[in-house]
Amino acid sequence: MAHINQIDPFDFIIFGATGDLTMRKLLPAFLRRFHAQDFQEDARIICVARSAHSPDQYREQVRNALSEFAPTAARDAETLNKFLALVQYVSLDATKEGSDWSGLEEHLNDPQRTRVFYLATSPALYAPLCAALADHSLITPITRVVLEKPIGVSMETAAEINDGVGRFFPEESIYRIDHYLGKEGVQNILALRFANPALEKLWSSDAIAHVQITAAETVGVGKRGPYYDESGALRDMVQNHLLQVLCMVAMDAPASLQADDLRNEKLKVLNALRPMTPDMVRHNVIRGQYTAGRIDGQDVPSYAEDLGQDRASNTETFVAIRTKIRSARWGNTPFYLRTGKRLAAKTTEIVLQFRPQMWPIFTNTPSPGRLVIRIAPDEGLSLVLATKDPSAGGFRVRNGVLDMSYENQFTIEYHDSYERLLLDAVRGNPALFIRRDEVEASWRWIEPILNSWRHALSPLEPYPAGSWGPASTRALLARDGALWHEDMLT
Ligand SMILES: NC(=O)C1=CN([C@@H]2O[C@H](COP(=O)(O)OP(=O)(O)OC[C@H]3O[C@@H](n4cnc5c(N)ncnc54)[C@H](OP(=O)(O)O)[C@@H]3O)[C@@H](O)[C@H]2O)C=CC1
Ligand SMILES: O=C1O[C@H](COP(=O)(O)O)[C@@H](O)[C@H](O)[C@H]1O
Repeated sequence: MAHINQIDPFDFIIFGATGDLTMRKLLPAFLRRFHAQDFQEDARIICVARSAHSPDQYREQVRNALSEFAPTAARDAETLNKFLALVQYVSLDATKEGSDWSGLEEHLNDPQRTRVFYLATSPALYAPLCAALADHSLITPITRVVLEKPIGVSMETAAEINDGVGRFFPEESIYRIDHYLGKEGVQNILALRFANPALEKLWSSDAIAHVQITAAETVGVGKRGPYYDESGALRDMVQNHLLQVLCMVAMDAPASLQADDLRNEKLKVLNALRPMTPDMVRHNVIRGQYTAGRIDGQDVPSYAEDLGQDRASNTETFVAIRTKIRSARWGNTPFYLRTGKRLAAKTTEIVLQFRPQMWPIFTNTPSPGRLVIRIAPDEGLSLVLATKDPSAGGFRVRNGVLDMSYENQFTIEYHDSYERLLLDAVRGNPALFIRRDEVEASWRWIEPILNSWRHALSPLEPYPAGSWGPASTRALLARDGALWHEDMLT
């Protein structure tokens, strides 16, 4: 019997095949989807990097990575072996003049098949790589290219990359990935808002006092220190993931779920973000860096120690931002964004804090209710509402929680957002990928913050690993009379 989600035969070519992303995310995601029978043995995954490996040596590395990062699917030996048979390896320096491309050309011998190039290399290579693909006549009219983040480190470099890739691919064939858009909980924001008209009626400054968007991690920089130290939390997480989540929360209803209808609405939000002046950066943006501390009962080193260097680094591992959206819907609601490494908990969530009652009639009033959208680790929704305290004596009101976890409600099939996004790229559905103007609008908003920091207008504040960031982070909300979620009483 045909599987409902199955897709046509395809050639998927990964540049950066020996890298962290390919081993930890891309190939495990493909194995899980193969295990779920979303595609067949006629697919080919052609992996390219400079390192000299035979295809069999490479497959052994992949086998080990899959056992670690997709253990359940990898335990099915028959499926694992069939999957590994789809994986080819080509050793090629794709940006060096005179490299021998014949190995890759031999694999790509059918221009009628769906062809997707996935660039999991340094972004500096994206444009030269696309030029090399064109030189070797490997771009067919139905070829797509997937670009990993970050697209540039500034507005200027983003435009350079977009121009460079755009010389060889039309915009509709360029898929800029943001794995947060592949998260179930992020996509559910669309359903929550636009399939629940009653809820959408509350979705504005009239009822919402503030919105918090948090992406907190307990991990440090791990092996990605050299990249991260150049990037920092603002470029690594805010410019892309957090702003995309903010767009999903704040946008107006798109005309349809078609890619450009969604992207047009997201773009309007990005363009409506209140531009940051240096003075506003000073008062509305906190930057921090972790010192040694304890997480889950374990001592963990400082950022400098994680980097393995003696000298101090000026890179932020934490950012918190207070901003506003210049629109009739949201003008009176602050949005707080925060992200950081080595924080107290791994959690990605959105909190919409309701406004208090205008005229309280109860002698005790609990804190105003809120809606919490949990994106990770356990996806779900919580609605905190005031209820009558049923215990005897007087009429008291206290908060109760309506809780819906996806795990109890549904059979979750997608374990990682890359599973969905890789297959969307193969199917040719760009709705969850970022358009050029969105990337550039995000950079336009981020750049004044970076410029301010460059002129040392904001201090880099230390925070102990295992905390919720620098102490001043609380004050950012306190001035609006607000609390971060972890500080709220039920
Ligand atoms: N790792 C992660 O969790 C995430 C990564 N990303 C992005 O994904 C991309 C890849 O990241 P990551 O895997 O961590 O990086 P790595 O440094 O681990 O891997 C880079 C890969 O590129 C290959 N490579 C470098 N130069 C060439 C070349 N000239 N021709 C062919 N292959 C080449 C390297 O292999 P070799 O040396 O053998 O050539 C290696 O396989 C980056 O843009 C990163 O920002 C985005 C989100 C998360
Ligand atoms: O893109 C990135 O995201 C991860 C966090 O992703 P999540 O899905 O675990 O929330 C982050 O660790 C990494 O630094 C960043 O590049």
